[in-house]
Amino acid sequence: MTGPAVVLVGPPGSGKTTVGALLAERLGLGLRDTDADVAAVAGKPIPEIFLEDGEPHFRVLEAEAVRRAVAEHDGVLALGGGAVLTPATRALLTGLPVVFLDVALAEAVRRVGLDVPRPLLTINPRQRWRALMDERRPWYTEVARAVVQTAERTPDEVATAVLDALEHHPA
Ligand SMILES: Nc1ncnc2c1ncn2[C@@H]1O[C@H](COP(=O)(O)OP(=O)(O)O)[C@@H](O)[C@H]1O
Ligand SMILES: O=C(O)C1=C[C@@H](OP(=O)(O)O)[C@@H](O)[C@H](O)C1
Ligand SMILES: [Mg+2]
Repeated sequence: MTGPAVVLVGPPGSGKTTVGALLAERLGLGLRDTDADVAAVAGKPIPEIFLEDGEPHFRVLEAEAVRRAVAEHDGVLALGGGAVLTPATRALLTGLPVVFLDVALAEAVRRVGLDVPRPLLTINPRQRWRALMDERRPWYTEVARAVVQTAERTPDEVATAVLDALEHHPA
């Protein structure tokens, strides 16, 4: 058990899930996405978890999904955008090949709309987006070994940049 080959963090719309799938294909490894794991454990989609059980419950399930994935998965790991809010998760990521996929607010909104992560953004979505990005940026930066800009890059180009970044920032 060597741990994940790549861990992707970053805001919603940065392309973690999309680029994670491309990286997994290129590397011939499996993809694990903690959002999918949480939905499977809860037996319902993420927006329903937020609405019926609340965000704190979602974060508990998410932290457990990250813990299991880091312990079990040797492939590519895409985290949910808010996973870095949990201190135990940040501690777990220490020393792992974590890459922060960066995206500007306007571009994230273009990609995913104003309503994502849907359960978190209901009132004044633009302001919520800004607050969410500002609050999390220090955590993304802290846990990451490298930062990759995703602006004006296709997901395939981002995947190449992730591999280049890890080559230049070995453990
Ligand atoms: N580099 C990119 N350029 C343009 N669109 C992108 C890029 N990366 C992802 N997308 C699109 O943005 C949306 C969100 O991507 P996703 O991989 O789900 O992001 P995340 O998992 O970080 O929230 C999808 O519609 C995806 O096709
Ligand atoms: O940023 C967040 O708090 C969230 C991001 C989502 O994942 P993506 O970043 O993959 O969209 C998902 O975990 C949930 O809706 C909450
Ligand atoms: Mg995702």
